[in-house]
Amino acid sequence: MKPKTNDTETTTLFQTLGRLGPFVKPYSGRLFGGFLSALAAGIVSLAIPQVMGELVNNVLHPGTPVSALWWVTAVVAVLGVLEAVFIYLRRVFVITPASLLEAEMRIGLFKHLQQLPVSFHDKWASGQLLSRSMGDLSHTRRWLAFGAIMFVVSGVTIVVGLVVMFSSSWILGLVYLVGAIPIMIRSFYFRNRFRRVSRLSQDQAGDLATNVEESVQGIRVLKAFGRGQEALDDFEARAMDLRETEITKAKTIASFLAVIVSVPELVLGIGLILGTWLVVQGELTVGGLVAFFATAAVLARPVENVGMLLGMTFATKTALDRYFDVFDATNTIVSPAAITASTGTSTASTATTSADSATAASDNPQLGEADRGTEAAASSLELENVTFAFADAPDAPILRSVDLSLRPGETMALVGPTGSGKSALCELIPRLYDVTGGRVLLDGVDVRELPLDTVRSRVAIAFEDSILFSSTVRDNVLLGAPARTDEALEEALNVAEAHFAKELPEGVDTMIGEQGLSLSGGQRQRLSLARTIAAKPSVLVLDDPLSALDVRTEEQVTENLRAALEGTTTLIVAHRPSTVVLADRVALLQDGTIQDVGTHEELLARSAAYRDVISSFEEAPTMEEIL
Ligand SMILES: Nc1ncnc2c1ncn2[C@@H]1O[C@H](COP(=O)(O)OP(=O)(O)OP(=O)(O)O)[C@@H](O)[C@H]1O
Repeated sequence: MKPKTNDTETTTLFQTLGRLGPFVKPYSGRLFGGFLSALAAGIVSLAIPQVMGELVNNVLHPGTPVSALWWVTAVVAVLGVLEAVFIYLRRVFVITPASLLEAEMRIGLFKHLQQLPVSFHDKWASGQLLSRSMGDLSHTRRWLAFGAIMFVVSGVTIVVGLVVMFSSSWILGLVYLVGAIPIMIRSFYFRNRFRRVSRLSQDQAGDLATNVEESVQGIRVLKAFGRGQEALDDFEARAMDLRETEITKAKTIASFLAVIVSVPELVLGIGLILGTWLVVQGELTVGGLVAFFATAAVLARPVENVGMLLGMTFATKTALDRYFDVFDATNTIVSPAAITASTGTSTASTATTSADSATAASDNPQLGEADRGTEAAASSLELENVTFAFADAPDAPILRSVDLSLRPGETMALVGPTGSGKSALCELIPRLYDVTGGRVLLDGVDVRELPLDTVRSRVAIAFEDSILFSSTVRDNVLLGAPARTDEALEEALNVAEAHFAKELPEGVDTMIGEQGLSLSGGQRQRLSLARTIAAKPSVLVLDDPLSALDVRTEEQVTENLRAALEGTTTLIVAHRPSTVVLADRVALLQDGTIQDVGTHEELLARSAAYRDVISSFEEAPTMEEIL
C-alpha cells in the first residue's frame, strides 16, 4: 500500500508559510501594493463613522445651513468611492502574481517529480501527487491573493478600530476589548482542531483522486469481471468519509463563527446600555456614541472574517505541508557533482561522486562526448558483484552477487523463472534504480560516475508494459531519437515490424494514446520497441517487449533487430525459445543470481535448471526444433 498521509506535524505555521518566501520574492512589490490598497480600503471604511460622528455633533442641530449637510454627505460619498477604488486596486495588484506563483510552484513540482527516482514513484499514489499539484496549489493561490492580505488587513483594521473606540471613550473601548478574550480562547482550540481535520480532508481528497484514476484505468477489468458495483461501493465509502470530514470541518468553522459573531453582538448590547448612561452623565457626546456604534459596525465584518481567514490560513499551511512533502523528497539518483558542473546539468550533489572516476569518464572519448544528438558506438556492459534490494524491503535482496559481462555488440538473452528479478536487473542499467551493492559498468566506468544524461542516452530500455503518450505515432516513436527525421522514423517502424502505423487514418501523424486511437497490445508493444530503436543507443535493454507478439512476428522482429542493430550491445529478457536461439549467449537468472552463462546449446547440454526454464516456456518447441 502506498503511503498517502503524513499526519506528523513537524513545522509551525510561520515556518511553513515562511517557505513561500523565495516563491513570493519576485512579486513582493505587487503584493505589497495589494496589501497597501487593502489597508487603505480598511482605513477609509473606518473614517466614515468619524465623519458621521462629526455630522451628529456639529451639523445636525437646528439652524445649520443645508449646504453644510451636503458637504458632509459629499465627504462620505467620496470616502465610499475611495474604498471601492482601493478594493479594486487590491485585486488588480494581486491577481497576476498569485496566479503566476501558482503556475511556477506547479511547474516546479512537476519538474521535481520528473527528476525523482522510480523508487519514489513506487511509494506514492498518483492521486496524492495529482491533488498536491492541483488542489493544494489552487488553495495556496486563493490564500495569497485574498486570505493572507485580508487576514493582515482585518487585524490592522481591528486594532485601528479599537484605538478609535478608545479615543472616543476608553470605557466602551475596554468593553469591546474584553469581548476579544473568549474569541482568543476559542481561536486556540479552533486552530488545533481545524489543522487536523483540514489535513485529513486534503489527504482523503488525494485518496479519492487515486481511486478515480485506478477505476478509469482499470475500467475494462472492472467491467469484464462484473466488479463495477464493488468499485462503486468502495468509491462511495471513500466519498462519504470525505463528506464526513468536510462536515466536521464545516462544524468546526461554524462553532468558531458562532463565538466570533455572537460575542461582538453581546458587546454591542452592553456598549449601548453603557454608552447611553455615559451620554446621560455627560461623559460622552451623542456623536461619540454614534461613532462608536458605526465603528463597531465597520469592525463586524473584519472580526467575522478573521475566523474564516484563520481557517483558510491553516488549510493553506496543510496544503503547503503536503506540497513540500513531495518537493522535499530527495533525489537519490543524480549525476556526479564534478561532471554535473562541467556539463551544466542542474542536479544536487551525489554520494557516489568520485574525482577519479569523473576523470575516467572524461578521459574516455566514447563516454565523455555529448549525449543526445549522436549515434553511439556499442559499449561493453558489465554487472560486477551486483546486489539489489527494493527500498521497502532492504533486508530481502532481489539480486545477489550478480556477475554478467556483455562484449560490445553482443546480444545476450536473460532467462529465468517469473519473479526471479529480470526486470529489476534491467532497470539497474539505465539507473532507474541504483544497485545496493557492486557496480554496473558501461565501457568499464561505473554508471553512477557518469552524467545521468550520458547513461540515459547510451542505454535505451523497452518495457513489457508499453506506455504510449497522447500524441502522434511520430512523436511517440521519435521521443528519444537523436535525429527526428522521417528516415529515422521509417527505419524504427520497419525494424519493429510496425508497418501498421502507416495504414492508420492519418498515417504516422495519427493521434494515439489515451486521447487518441486505441491500439492493440501487440501494436503498442511494437511502437514502444520502435521508440527504443529510434533512440540509437549503444546498449539496448529489452525487458520482454515482444511478449504480446505472435511467434512469427516476434521472430521477424528479432531478426530485424540483429541486422539493424548490429554492433549494439543488447540484453533481452526472453520468454520464448525463438528469441533465445537468436542470442549470442544466454544468461540464466535464478534465486537472485546468475547461475550460468553460455550459448543456448551449451546451457541445454549442461544445465538442468536451464532445461527446466526452457521447457516451462509457453510456446516450447520440440527438442528437435530447439536443437
Ligand atoms: N517496488 C518493489 N518493491 C518491492 N518488491 C518489488 C518491487 N517491484 C518488484 N518487486 C519484487 O521483486 C521481485 C522481482 O521482480 P521482477 O519484476 O524483477 O521479476 P521478473 O523476473 O522480471 O518477473 P517476470 O518474469 O514475471 O516479469 C518480485 O518478487 C517482485 O514482487
